[in-house]
Amino acid sequence: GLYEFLTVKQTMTTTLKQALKAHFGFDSFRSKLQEDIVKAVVRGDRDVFVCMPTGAGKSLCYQLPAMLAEGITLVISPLIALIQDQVDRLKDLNIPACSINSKLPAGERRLILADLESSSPKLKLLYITPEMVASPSFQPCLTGLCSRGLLSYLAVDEAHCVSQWGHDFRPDYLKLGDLRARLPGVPCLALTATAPKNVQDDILKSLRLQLPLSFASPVFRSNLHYDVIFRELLPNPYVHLHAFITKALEQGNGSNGKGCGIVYCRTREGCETVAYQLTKLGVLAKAYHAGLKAGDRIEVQNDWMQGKVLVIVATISFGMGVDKPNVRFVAHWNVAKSLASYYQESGRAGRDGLPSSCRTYYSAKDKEQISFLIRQEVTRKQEKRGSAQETDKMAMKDFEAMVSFCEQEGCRHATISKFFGDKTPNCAGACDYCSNPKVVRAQIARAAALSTRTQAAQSTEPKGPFGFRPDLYEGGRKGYGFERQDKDGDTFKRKRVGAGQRGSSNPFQTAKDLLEATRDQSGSNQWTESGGFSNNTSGNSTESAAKKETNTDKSVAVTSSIKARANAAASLNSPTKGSRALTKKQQKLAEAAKTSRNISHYFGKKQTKNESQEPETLTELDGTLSCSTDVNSEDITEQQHPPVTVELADSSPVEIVTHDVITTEVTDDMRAKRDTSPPAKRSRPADGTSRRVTFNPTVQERALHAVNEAPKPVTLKEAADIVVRCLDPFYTQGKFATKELFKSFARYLSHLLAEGRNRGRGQGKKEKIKGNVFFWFFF
Ligand SMILES: Nc1ncnc2c1ncn2[C@@H]1O[C@H](COP(=O)(O)OP(=O)(O)OP(=O)(O)O)[C@@H](O)[C@H]1O
Repeated sequence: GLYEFLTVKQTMTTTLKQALKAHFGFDSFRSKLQEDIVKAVVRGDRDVFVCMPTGAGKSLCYQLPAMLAEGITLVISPLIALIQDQVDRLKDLNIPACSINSKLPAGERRLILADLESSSPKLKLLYITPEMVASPSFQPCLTGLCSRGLLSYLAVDEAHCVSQWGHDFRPDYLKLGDLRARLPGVPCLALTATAPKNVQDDILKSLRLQLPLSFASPVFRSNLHYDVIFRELLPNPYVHLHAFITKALEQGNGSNGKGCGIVYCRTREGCETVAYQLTKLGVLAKAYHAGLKAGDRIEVQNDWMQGKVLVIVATISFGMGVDKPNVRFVAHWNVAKSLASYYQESGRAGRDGLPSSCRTYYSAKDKEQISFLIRQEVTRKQEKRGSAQETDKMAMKDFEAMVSFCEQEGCRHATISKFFGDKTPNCAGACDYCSNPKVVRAQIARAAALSTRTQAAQSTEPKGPFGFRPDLYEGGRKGYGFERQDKDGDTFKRKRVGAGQRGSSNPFQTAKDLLEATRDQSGSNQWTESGGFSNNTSGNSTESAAKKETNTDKSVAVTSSIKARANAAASLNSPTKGSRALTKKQQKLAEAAKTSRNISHYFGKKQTKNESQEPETLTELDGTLSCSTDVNSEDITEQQHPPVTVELADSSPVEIVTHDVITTEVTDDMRAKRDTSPPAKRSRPADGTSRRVTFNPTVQERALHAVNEAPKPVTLKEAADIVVRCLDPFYTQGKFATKELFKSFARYLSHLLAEGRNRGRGQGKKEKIKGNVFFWFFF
């Protein structure tokens, strides 16, 4: 019996190795684990769960068994782009694989279906999205295959998408549990690279795996060197990035030809700027993002794949399914939205097992923005479903894990391993902390010092060690026009959602929060001559607000009027308050609020009538570019750009100067950042009817300089925050809702700044004159 058993085992091993060579050209399995998994799948008596690091060779675990089985292996994968890569690779190997998806021409679809309906189909692997597999049109085919016993395996790739605890949850993955239950005799295989323990449990449960055999190997990849650089401490971040790239590319010389790399940025503008800067510094880099035409995107990707361009500067829409062995570095110019995504994105480096570098350029500003977006997204989800869920906290927790990865003094590999529930690995100098802890410590200390200085200059409110004020955008507003997934058969459409759009009940939470003190106000609101909001119909609260303004010092008056304005914003958008008494103008304002967007859209980014106002899209979902999570939306801009031009509806030329750099300290870095962007494309309407408002950071810096010497300055950072909180609803699509509104806004802003100017009186004639010129622009 033992002899027979050993013989069968030996025969199986030999058969597998022969098949491995014959079909895939590999002499051996990549690891013992890979071999064991393949054997378990081939046996077919149990379902199999695989959790292996990025690049470990998971695909082969179902592809090889698929080749040895009689029927067809159905592979569920989340993205058409990912599917396309896999199918192309298999076709290159002469393996009969294909995909049915919404993009498929009708003729090809018919041919595939005909093959699937034949008595002995030629096809071995059929790739399909979760949406398509659930679609009614696919059911007859599925039932047919099943009843004829032609389904050999069901493989679920990127299985973490099934878990709401995971970083890439896809609701349609949840339906796969039903699918699995409908195919009781078909062995199921679930694969992922990024699943901490709770996500693993969720996968097994949600996919209803039957007595699954679990194969999980540690996430640690010893060939990847991780480090974190605080971008705000760098005199010239682009020069720093360039030096990193040059060194990282040298690392790969001689192996697998020339190495290459990826720089991830959160925004389109970020991609363009970084690519431009790197090219200027001597490394040919190309931007890749959803703002490019499809053809250009393909060209950039091909150039990079073929080694014609060594550096691709991309949003995270790039990379899924890209299996390039010699990626020598992955740099994150903006911090990733979660540690799990970071592991996956950075894991695109060193797939050939050779030393490679993974670096994050960390910044307090990014941290603040992403945190804000996560909260906003959570609020949106909660409002949509009408209740909070335990999993809502996950996104923030995952991001916090990413933040502590960056901010902590400790081994980076250990942090990743801990996050995924693994034991502490033997890093052996494969991260900045383990190779030189002093440098990491010193960097943290410098960041803390910079943050303290900035805090002292900006605000009296307590902040985190890196200048993050978690309360600032707490609760978040929605309505910034982010894109959402929108299922339509098996495709996802770009869809805008905005404040006050149908189904949106409470668009301006933050403004409301601000107004707790004056919550009892009701009725319509409008701007008063003194620059504040007043309430027309219920005078009491307005009166008391006005009294407050006159009875207290000016800074209190400013706060009070901010609150009043915020209240107005809230009540304008409240479905219950004030809606009956809306004047025409207010209706217009409320309408404007419905599509209002992030302040940075008009303060940090040029907008013209000709330019698409669609926010960046991030992930290719079933072939249609869409955004899987708002957090990475390119809606928030880099703010590294020259003065921004927005269009107003009026014709007289007006120039407004304001600050686009949120700091009171003019650092070397800031100086270096000027003139860093690629030449801005400007477009003007041909009829010349619009006027321009230019936000000029240089003038602002000078104006602020005088202000900041005062004991309690009103900085433009504060002014910007106020605008974020209160005025956003009244500004949409590059325009103020009404001319009056613009004037009031200008008056109010000048009032705020005059506050600071008065305090800075006696600073010197020159500064004062500049200040006066600045204020003159407003009127
Ligand atoms: N036995 C093997 N010998 C040599 N190379 C292999 C072997 N098995 C797989 N590979 C190669 O390893 C690379 C990574 O494989 P694969 O794309 O399946 O990784 P993965 O684990 O799915 O990674 P990710 O989670 O990042 O998608 C591929 O180029 C693949 O051809």
